[in-house]
Amino acid sequence: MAKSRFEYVKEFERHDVLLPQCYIVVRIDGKKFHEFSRFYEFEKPNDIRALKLMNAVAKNVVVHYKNEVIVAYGESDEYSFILKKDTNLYNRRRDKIATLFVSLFTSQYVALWSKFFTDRELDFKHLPFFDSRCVVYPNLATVKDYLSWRFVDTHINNLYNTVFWQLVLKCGLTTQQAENRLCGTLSNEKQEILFKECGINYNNEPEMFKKGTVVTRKGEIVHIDVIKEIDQIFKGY
Ligand SMILES: Nc1nc2c(ncn2[C@@H]2O[C@H](COP(=O)(O)OP(=O)(O)OP(=O)(O)O)[C@@H](O)[C@H]2O)c(=O)[nH]1
Ligand SMILES: [Mg+2]
Repeated sequence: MAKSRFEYVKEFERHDVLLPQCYIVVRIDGKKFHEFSRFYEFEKPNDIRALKLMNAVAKNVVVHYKNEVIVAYGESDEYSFILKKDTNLYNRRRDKIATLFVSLFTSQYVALWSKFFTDRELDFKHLPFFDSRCVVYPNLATVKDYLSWRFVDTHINNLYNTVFWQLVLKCGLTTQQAENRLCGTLSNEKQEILFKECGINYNNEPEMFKKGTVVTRKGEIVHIDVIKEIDQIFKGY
């Protein structure tokens, strides 16, 4: 095909290629899910339908990229997909990887919505959308620490949110009072408040809430202690 005189503008395009031989993490995160969850009246602090929807979507993404993905991990409105260090997916182009993962995730989220939210249709003025980034990690130790970081974050957030919302919804505290009550408390103190003041043993909370969700490269959805299993998760990589 003949080139037009405008063709030169293509020279302005730049393609960031992710470093070779590094693990690639694609992390997607729901945009303004604070508002989104309020609009669709998600249960606080954990909505099982919303979490299961995220997991089903992530599973489909993992299955689609099964030759590239080692494992995926998710909590709340985010999911991380960890890719093999020697993947040549889209010639390791950052923009291709980040945008294709997030657009597949978003379209799956919309497509599967009605399976999980059976009595609430998506409103076209309140559609879900996600951001996405690629981060490269130079060795296995760092990528294991990445996954451990997200796991610990799940625990910290979930413990706080569980006690906070129990104090508000069950004990009748205002959100400000609950915030003050928890200010400066350590993890075991929060568990004690939850037990003594709300009658709830944190250990009995659902595993999905406490541990987040791992999607294996075979597409299995499990809720495991990521820190204990970290070597097993990356065995062979
Ligand atoms: N009630 C409820 N809210 C949830 C649930 N999962 C996620 N959320 C909401 O989603 C938010 C996710 O946190 P962020 O990603 O930091 O907040 P965000 O509003 O999405 O902000 P940006 O990501 O910066 O756009 C939480 O703070 C909650 O408000 C859920 O299961 N139940
Ligand atoms: Mg978000």
